[in-house]
Amino acid sequence: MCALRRQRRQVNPGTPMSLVIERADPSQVAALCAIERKAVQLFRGHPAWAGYSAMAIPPELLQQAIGRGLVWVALDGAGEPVGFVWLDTLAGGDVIGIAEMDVLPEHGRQGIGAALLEHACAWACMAGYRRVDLGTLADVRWNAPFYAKHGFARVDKDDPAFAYARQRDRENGFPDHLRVFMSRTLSAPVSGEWTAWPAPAKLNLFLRITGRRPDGYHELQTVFRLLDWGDEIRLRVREDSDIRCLHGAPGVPAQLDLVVRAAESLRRHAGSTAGVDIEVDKRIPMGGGLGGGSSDAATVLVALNLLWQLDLGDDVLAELGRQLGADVPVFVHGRSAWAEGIGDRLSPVSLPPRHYVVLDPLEPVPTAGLFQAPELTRNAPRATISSFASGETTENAFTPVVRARHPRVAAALDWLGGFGRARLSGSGGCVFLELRSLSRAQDVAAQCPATFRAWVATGVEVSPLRDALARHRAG
Ligand SMILES: C[C@@](CO)(OP(=O)(O)O)[C@H](O)COP(=O)(O)OP(=O)(O)OC[C@H]1O[C@@H](n2ccc(N)nc2=O)[C@H](O)[C@@H]1O
Ligand SMILES: Nc1ncnc2c1ncn2[C@@H]1O[C@H](COP(=O)(O)OP(=O)(O)O)[C@@H](O)[C@H]1O
Repeated sequence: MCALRRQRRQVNPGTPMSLVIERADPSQVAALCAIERKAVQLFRGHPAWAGYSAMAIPPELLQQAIGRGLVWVALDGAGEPVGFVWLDTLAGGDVIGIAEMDVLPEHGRQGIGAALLEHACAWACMAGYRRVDLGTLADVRWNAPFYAKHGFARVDKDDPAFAYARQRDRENGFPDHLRVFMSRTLSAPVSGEWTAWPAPAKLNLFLRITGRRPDGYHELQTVFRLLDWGDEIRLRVREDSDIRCLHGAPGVPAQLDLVVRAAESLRRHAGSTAGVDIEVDKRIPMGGGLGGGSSDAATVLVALNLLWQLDLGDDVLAELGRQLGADVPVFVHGRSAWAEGIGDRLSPVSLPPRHYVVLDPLEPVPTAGLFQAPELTRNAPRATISSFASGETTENAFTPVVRARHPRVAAALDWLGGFGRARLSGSGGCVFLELRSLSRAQDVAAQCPATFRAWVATGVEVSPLRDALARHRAG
C-alpha cells in the first residue's frame, strides 16, 4: 500500500521533536553533505572507515538528484535538516536504488531513519517502481539489521544487477566481504491511491518561422530535445466524477490550469464520467520556453488514459493535446523530434548524448505576444534535417525580438555566451548551452551569478513519461 499522500507530512506528532519530511531544496546541499560527514564518524574503528571517510558526497551529484525530486529531508521542529534519503534511478526499469541515507548521530534512535525510508519507498511505489535496492554493511546495527526490520531481504550479490554497484564499492575501497545487497518489493498502487508521473521539460535546439496560417498560427520548424528533468504530476482516481486540482501551477486558477483542461478534454472525448484529484509540483519555470504547461497537460492525458482505462491511442491523445497547445503532441509521443507545421508534425530524431546548462533569467516571456511582434522574421527559408545535423542551423527566430524586449534575457544570453554558443529555448526566457561533458556543464552552472538560476539537465531520446507508463502498465 502507498502510505504517502502529500510530499510534506508530519511524522510522530506526539514525540518531543515534531518532525517534518519534505522534498529537499537545492539550497540545502551543503547542510546535507555536512550531515553525511557527521554520520560517517560512527564508522570509526570499523573496517569500512578508511573507504567511507575518504569518500564524501559530490555536492553537484546531490544537487542534480535534488533537482529531479529524488531527495527528501527530515526537518526538526526548528526547520533544521537532521537527516535525508537520496534515491537513484541508475538500475533502470522498475527498480530504484537508495543511494544514501543519513541521520545526524545526535538524532539517532528516534525513528527518523525509518520515517525517511518509508517516505522514499512510498514515493517509489507511487511512481510505479516495484523494487528498491541498496548496498550496506552486514555487521553494523543501523545498517543491514535496520533494513531487514523494514522489509529488505539480502540478495545474491553475484547477481549481475549488482555488478555496477560492486564495481563502485571496489573503486571506493569499501570492504566487499562485509558489504551486502538488499531488496524490498513494492506493491502497485491500487485504484484510489496516489500515483506520481514525470512531466519533462523540452529545449528547442533551433527554431525557424517559415510562414503564417490564415488562423494566425505560425508555420515553424524546430527540433524538440526532451530532458530528463521537469515537473511532477500526482493523480488519484476519485469515486465520484469531480476533477479537482488540489495543488496546481502557482497563480493559475484551477479551471484554467492545463492539467484540468487536459483531464476535462480527455473525459469529454471518451464520454467518461470518471473523476480525479490532481497535484502539480512545478519545477519548470513558467513562461520559460521549456514547455512546462504543455508537458503537464500531456502527462495528464497519457496517465489518465491508463488510470481511467480508456485505451485511446497516442495519436488520439496527441490530437486532444494539440487543441490545448501546439507543444503538447511532442510530449504525448515522448520522443525528441524534428517538428514542422505548428510544431505538431513530428519525426523522431536520434540526437547525440548531450548535457545542457539551462539558465533561467527569472523573467517570464509571454509566447503569444512574441508571435505577434511585427519585427519577427516570419518568412525564413526552410531548413533541412541535414543542415541541422551538420551544426549549421542553430538560430532561434525569437532571439533578436526577445533580446530587444527583455534585457534580463539578453544579459543571460551574454553571460552564458561567455562559455560557448548560448541559445534561447522556444520563445524564452530560458537560455541554454549544449555540452558533451557533464562535469563541464556542472562547472558552468556552479558559476551562475545570483541574479539568475542555473541547473544541469541531460537530453533523452525517450521521455521519462514513457518509462513511467511502462512501469505503471506492468504494475
Ligand atoms: C514557441 C514554442 C516553440 O516550441 O514554445 P514555447 O516558447 O511556448 O515553450 C511553441 O511553438 C509554442 O507552443 P505552445 O506554448 O504550446 O503554444 P500555444 O499555447 O498553442 O499558443 C500560444 C500562442 O502562440 C501563438 N502560436 C503558437 C504556436 C505557433 N506555431 N504559432 C503561433 O502563432 C498563438 O498565437 C497562441 O496564441
Ligand atoms: N500547469 C501549468 N503549468 C504552467 N503554465 C500553465 C499551466 N497551466 C496553465 N498555464 C499557463 O500557461 C502559461 C505558459 O506556460 P509554460 O508552458 O510554462 O511556458 P512556455 O509556453 O513558455 O513554455 C503560463 O504562464 C500559465 O499562465
